[in-house]
Amino acid sequence: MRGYRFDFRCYRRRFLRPLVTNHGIWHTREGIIVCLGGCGYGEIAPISWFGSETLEQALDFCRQLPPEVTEEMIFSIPDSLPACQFGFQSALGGIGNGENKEYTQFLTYSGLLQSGEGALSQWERLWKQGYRTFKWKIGVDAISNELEIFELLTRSLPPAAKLRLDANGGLSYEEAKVWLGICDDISANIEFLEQPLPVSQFSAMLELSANFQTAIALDESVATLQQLENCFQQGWRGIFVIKPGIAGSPSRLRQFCQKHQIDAVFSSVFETEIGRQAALQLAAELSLTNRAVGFGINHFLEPG
Ligand SMILES: O=C(O)CCC(=O)C1=CC=C[C@@H](O)[C@@H]1C(=O)O
Ligand SMILES: [Mg+2]
Repeated sequence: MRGYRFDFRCYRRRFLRPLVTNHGIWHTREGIIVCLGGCGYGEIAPISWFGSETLEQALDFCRQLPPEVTEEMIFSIPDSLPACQFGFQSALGGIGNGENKEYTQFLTYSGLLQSGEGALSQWERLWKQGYRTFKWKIGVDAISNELEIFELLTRSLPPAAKLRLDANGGLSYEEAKVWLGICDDISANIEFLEQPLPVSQFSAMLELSANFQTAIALDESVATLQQLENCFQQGWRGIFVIKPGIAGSPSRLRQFCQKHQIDAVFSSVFETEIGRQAALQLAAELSLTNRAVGFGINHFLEPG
């Protein structure tokens, strides 16, 4: 079995503006760049609060590897290390496939708006840059405040704009019904409400998806391949947000998406260009709809 010389290095990139979500405030993105055979690059960018391994666990895994790794070792990385599975398989895929698949030209991108009222002054700059889909974080402030801002935002967005709401599991069942009811009633194009409830409330989200017009997208609930398969088996046929960087093995992700023809929205883990290219390649290959991918150029991260 052929072995590849293996090197790795850590990186840290500060968010220009800390990312505020229901999970908390995220100041710095840390990750690992792996290199195989001196030419195949991949990225390990965990999000442990989404269910992937921690950065420390990924580093421990890298440190215990020998100087040469084989394909057999890469394809036997355990499911408890999904970001490592993605990083090493991407690096393997990067060896020898010199062709730069022209795939991203067919993708459209969603621009991430900061939570709170900052979104009101931010969306127009992104619109001028060509974004037509925007994602706004909710479940951060009191619902009354966020509904007020939502009213102003949906009245100022052009009719051609699509708006996604992402609660990161931060709403109560009652609040989720309020948001979905308002989204159903307004004329603005609300593409979906992402992860309204915590991962533990799958049945309630399944019920909400049957009772409202506005689509619901699962994100944290389907963060890893195991969770993705589990929610599909339990009957989810709504939208699946897929973060390739933490989902796990790209080859198994490809098999799942091709087998089940799911409605997928591909999303960033705020990775560097190395992880981004590998993730966008999967997005272009596996997207069945023309939903914008959540890989808008990061206004959050220092150039990396
Ligand atoms: O999906 C997007 O539009 C951009 C990426 C994004 O929103 C996220 C990336 C990583 C962690 C989360 O804070 C957040 C999300 O919940 O989707
Ligand atoms: Mg999300």
